[in-house]
Parts: sequence; C-alpha cells; structure tokens
Amino acid sequence: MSGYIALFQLGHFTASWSFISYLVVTLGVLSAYLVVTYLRSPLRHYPGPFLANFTNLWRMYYIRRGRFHLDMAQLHKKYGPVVRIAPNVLDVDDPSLIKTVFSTKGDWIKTGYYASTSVLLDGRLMYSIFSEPDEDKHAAEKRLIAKYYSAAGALTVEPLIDKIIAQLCAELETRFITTSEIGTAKSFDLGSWILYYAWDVVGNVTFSKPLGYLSAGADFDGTLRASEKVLDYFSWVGCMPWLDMIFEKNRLAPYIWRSGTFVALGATCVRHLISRYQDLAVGAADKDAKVASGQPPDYLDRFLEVKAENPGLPDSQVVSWIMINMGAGADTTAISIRSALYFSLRTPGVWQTLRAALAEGGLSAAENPIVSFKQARKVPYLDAVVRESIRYLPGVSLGLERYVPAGGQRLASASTHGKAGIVPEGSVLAFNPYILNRNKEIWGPDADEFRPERWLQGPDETEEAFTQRLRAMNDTDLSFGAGSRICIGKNMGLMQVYKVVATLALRYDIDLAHPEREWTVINSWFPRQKGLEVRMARRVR
Ligand code: HEM
Repeated sequence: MSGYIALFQLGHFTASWSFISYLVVTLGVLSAYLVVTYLRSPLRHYPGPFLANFTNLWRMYYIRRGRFHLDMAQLHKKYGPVVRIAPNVLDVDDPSLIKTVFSTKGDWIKTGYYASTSVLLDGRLMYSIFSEPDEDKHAAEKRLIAKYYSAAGALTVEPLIDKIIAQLCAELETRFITTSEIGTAKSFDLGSWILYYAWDVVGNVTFSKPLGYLSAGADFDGTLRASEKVLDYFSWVGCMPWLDMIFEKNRLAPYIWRSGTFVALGATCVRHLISRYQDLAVGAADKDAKVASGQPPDYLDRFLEVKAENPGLPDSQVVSWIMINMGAGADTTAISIRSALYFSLRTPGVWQTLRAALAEGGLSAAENPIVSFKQARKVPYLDAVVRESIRYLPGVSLGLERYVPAGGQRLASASTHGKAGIVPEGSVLAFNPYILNRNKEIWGPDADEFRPERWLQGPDETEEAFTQRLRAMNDTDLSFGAGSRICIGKNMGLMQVYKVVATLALRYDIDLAHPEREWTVINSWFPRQKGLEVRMARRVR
C-alpha cells in the first residue's frame, strides 16, 4: 500500500514538475519574444503606455472597452501629439501631416486593419472598395461607381430618402407625438427610430424597398444587432488581422465560433440581388419603366448598369457594392443625425437659434413638410450645427491607419519627445478624427465645447481671417477621411443629416427627457450612442 502511495506521490511530483517546467519555458519564450519585439521596434523611442511597447494586445484590449477615443484623448494630453499605441503604430495628432498622408497620390496605403471587412469567397479574400489595399485596383473600382455618389448623383435619390423621412414622421406621430403640449408628451428612445430610419433609407435607395424597420418599430430580423456585432468585431480584430483568419475567414469558423458576422451580411445582400434578378426576369423591375413612371433609379439599377457596361464584372462585385451601402451607410448616418439632435438640444440656446434660423431662411412646416437639401443648405446656422456635431463626435472615432511609404516620414511634431526622426517605411500612422477634431491649435481653446458658431464668421472677424480659419478647419476635419480614400457616401450621408434635422425642428417641439443624463457612447469604429430619450409634441408656434 505504502508503495502505491509513494508511486502516486512520485507521479504527482513528476507531473507537477513537468507542468512547472512547461510554464517556465513558455513564460521564458514569451518574455524573450516581447523583449525582442520591443528592441527591434524602430518606434520604441516614442512615448506611450508601457505595455503598448511590446504587443498589440494593449490596443486591442482598450478598443474592446468601447471608449478608445476618450482613452486616446487622455494619452495625447499626457504624451503630446505622437503616442505609440503598438510596437508598430503611432497615433498622430498633427494636422500638418494630413495633406501628405491623405492625398490623392495613393502612396499611403490602408493597413491590414481594414481587411476583416472583406469576405472570403471560394477561399479567396475579396476586398471591398473600403478595404482594398491596392490603390490602383481601388481607383479602378471607384471610377465605376463614384458618379452615383457625387453631389449630383446623391441628389437623384433624394425622392427615395424623402419617402422614408415622411414615414419616420408618420410613425412617430402615430406612436408618440399625440399632443401639442410637450409637458404631457410621453418619452421614448428617438435614437432607435433614427437607426430604423437610416436602415430603411439604405433599403430604399439601394433596392427601392425600405427594409421594414420603421413599420415594425423594431429590429425585427436582428440585422441591426448583427451589424453592431460586426463593428465590435472589426474594431478589435483589425489590431491583429491574422486573428481574423482564425475567427472568421476560414470555412470552419461559422461552425466552431458561430461567428459568420460578415458572412450573414453578405448573405442578405445576395438575397436582394437574387430577388432583383427574379423581378427582372418577370419584367417587374425594369429600370426604364420605373423611370417612366416617375421613380428614380436605385443603386442596384446603377450597379447592374455598370455590370452590363463592363462584361466580365462578376456578381460578387455587385454584392460587394450592396454590402458597402448596408455596412457603411446606415449606422454612420444615424450616428450623425443623433449627434446633431442631442448636442443641439443639450447645449443652451442652440436648438432655439436653429429654429429661428430655419424660419429666417423662409422655411416652415406648412410649406416644407420634408425639407429639401437645396433649401436646407441655404441656412448657414443649420450648416454650422451639422458640421459642429460631426466634428464633435465624428461618425468614425478610431484611427484611420496608413502604412508609411518608402523613404519614411519625418514627424516634426515629435521633435519635443525624445529621439524624433524619420519613421521608417512599413510603420503605421493612425489619425483619429475624434482626436484631430479636438486639436486646440486648429479649433481654438474651446475645442472641447460644442459651439456651432465656430463655423460662422465672428462679429469682429475680418472676411480674410475667417476664410483662413475656415480653411484650416476644413483641412483638419477628417470626419469623412480625405484624399483618394475619402468617404464615397459623404454627400448622401450629409444630405440626410441636414434634411432630417431641419424637418424635425420645423415640425415638432422636442425636449430631452433626461437633460441631466449623459448618453452612452460605445466606440466600435463607429461611436454608436444609446439614450437619446426625448419628448416630442406637434409644433403650434
Ligand atoms: C455621415 C455619415 C458618414 C460618415 C461620418 C462616414 C465616415 C467615413 C470615413 C471617416 C471614412 C474614411 C475611412 C478611412 O479612410 O479609413 C469613410 C470611408 C468610406 N465610406 Fe463613409 N461615412 C458616412 C457615410 C457613408 C455612406 C452613406 C456610405 C455609403 C455608400 C459610405 C461609404 C464609405 C466607403 C465606401 C468608404 C471607403 C472609401 C474608400 O476607401 O475609397 N459612408 N467614411
């Protein structure tokens, strides 16, 4: 018996010993790897959080917390304009570099961060216009569809947008706006309705069919939640893009991880394309007949037109374009509309000034039940409110990352921080619109305040001084990116913010239900807000 015990103890001891040996070896290898990573990094002299010296995990962890824009603001306060946030990545708050990095030359390539938004097709990664790293391929693709998103192109879908704004108002009036006394109005989450609206717009401009969220008053098929999950995933996995191959971009992933987030979005888009082909086959979706009946062509009509003009263009390309409208067009627009409403309602005097400005601009609910973009653009204070809202909380509030091209890049802004010099080719510079949009040298000491007036000429400001100030603001504002990779949907997104804000302001009295409460912002590349609770009443004055 005692022999067995001795043997067991020996076995136990041996097992513990081998476990300890493995642990020591693993920790040793890991430490050596981290130290070598640190020593090999040409960026190690730049300041930043200690752990970010060794691994991308620091950045990934903080991004996953959903408040990275605020974390970065703190870090820039502490370390200055250049902060090292990973062994190979610097976050840069230097407006003087924007024209170099975000130019139309296409020498600053998008990093692997963007790749996870691509889909795997027949075992091959299929880049989208958003994620394509090859600038020549990107330019060739963009050329095919850019005109449909230009200022003039976006105007052609305005009637499709108007229909959904009308539906938004009708749904709100039926469900919540039942009185002209704001004191007795019931409170509700306007933020969710703005999201339903934005997704229905995407459906209507892309397929001439709203997706049905406004009429359901809910995320009835889970797509909106799925889209949030896609963004949550994209925001952190991009820090170590190879992880995407394990979690998503392989044939087994959907079975193992039940992820398949981009796959699900892709499948929805394929369904819409098949449905259009079926309609075309029975003569139910002919574009010319549609136009003859007074309806504008939708984006899918346009994409199929491009496909017809370019034989050989695969259906997967059309699906990729549809996915862009769905994935990039709805959440960003909803976020920007929510910001314009929330910050204007919350900042004393702004909402009242906006309503007075709309009236001075000759707009009224009776004459302009749905405000046209042309009319909205004529009201300078509305323009100021929209631009300030997007500056204050840009629809993308994580770093726009680019690889430093051949020859490296000198960072003048880092000269006060140790061994500044040339950042070598292949390093990554990240420009976070949220950070640049709060740069005090450009926006003034009150950069952290919401103040639409900054976009207007001051009472004591000369024309020349204002022009100069405006130019500096425009050149720094990365809310829609810039250069060859500027947002393709900027015109369509902006048009909706102007129209929806003006229409709601003219038609309704709106109060925040809890003015004392801050809303919640979860930053997953798009900073989505929760808690735009309001009371709304029919406007009688
Ligand atoms: C107010 C709403 C919007 C905001 C704030 C916004 C913001 C941005 C930003 C900051 C970028 C630059 C990304 C980078 O350089 O890394 C971008 C790119 C892009 N956006 Fe938007 N966006 C908005 C609306 C839309 C809409 C409606 C669409 C739909 C078509 C869209 C499609 C795209 C595409 C395709 C790109 C990539 C462009 C390229 O790489 O050539 N966006 N957007």
